[in-house]
Amino acid sequence: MIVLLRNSLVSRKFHTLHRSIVKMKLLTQKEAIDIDVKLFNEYKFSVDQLMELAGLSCSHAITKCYNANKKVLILCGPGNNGGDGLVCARHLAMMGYQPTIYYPKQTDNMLYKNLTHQCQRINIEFVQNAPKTEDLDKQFSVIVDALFGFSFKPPVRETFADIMNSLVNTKTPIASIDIPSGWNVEDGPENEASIKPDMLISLTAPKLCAKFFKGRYHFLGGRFVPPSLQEEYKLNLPEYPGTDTCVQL
Ligand SMILES: NC(=O)C1=CN([C@@H]2O[C@H](COP(=O)(O)OP(=O)(O)OC[C@H]3O[C@@H](n4cnc5c(N)ncnc54)[C@H](O)[C@@H]3O)[C@@H](O)[C@H]2O)[C@H](O)CC1
Ligand SMILES: [K+]
Repeated sequence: MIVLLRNSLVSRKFHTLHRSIVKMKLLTQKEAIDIDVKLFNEYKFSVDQLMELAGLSCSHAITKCYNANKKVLILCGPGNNGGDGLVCARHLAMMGYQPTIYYPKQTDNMLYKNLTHQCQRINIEFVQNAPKTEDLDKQFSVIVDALFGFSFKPPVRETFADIMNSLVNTKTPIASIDIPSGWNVEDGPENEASIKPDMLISLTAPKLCAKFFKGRYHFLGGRFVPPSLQEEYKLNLPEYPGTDTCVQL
């Protein structure tokens, strides 16, 4: 028993030390896109596979930090970041949370249609209009920001102006998937009217904008980067504990 306790303390100390000495690489937008392309073209992953793992890891990170009132709003954008949001919503529902989805710009792509259908079939509510700041404050305990990821190019287009405005002003904690939406992927917040997420879940590896993140929780998720690719880009990722899909940074 004493040996076990000592081992676990040593291992915890090692993890803390290990995390602090590991200098993780922060990716440029081009590097993030290049790694993504290599995962698909060289390593032959399909987008469905990686999105499922990415979205699952985000749902796990969220459950580690927000477990009181379980009403969660998931904001989904038009690209793969939005797809991660749909996957995350489904897993949160399966884990007993009550997600609501706002997904204003849906595409005809079969992957997204199926992800949307899966959410609808487990009775996740979809709202049609951008919730106002007061709605966000009153109705939800967490907002998952899956609007834009590493392919975002500012400024935000018209379709998303209202929801971005509500997000900037809300007091409800925001958990951003991969990139805080509206931020420049490398230079961070554009100005004072940028969102200030409470949580950031970086996928694959943090991007340069993570330097500007001041919220309480920073996690790494997307435990799918093959060792040779980590080595090629000198990612220096921290160790994921045990079988976890995410690790707190
Ligand atoms: N390798 C990985 O780590 C994986 C990450 N995943 C997630 O995928 C996103 C990147 O996805 P991508 O489709 O390339 O781009 P985005 O979702 O960032 O957005 C593209 C989408 O947004 C539109 N858009 C761009 N700029 C604007 C703007 N200013 N206003 C409005 N709309 C804009 C653009 O037209 C596209 O429609 C990554 O961050 C991860 O979250 C994968 O899920 C798995 C592999
Ligand atoms: K995002």
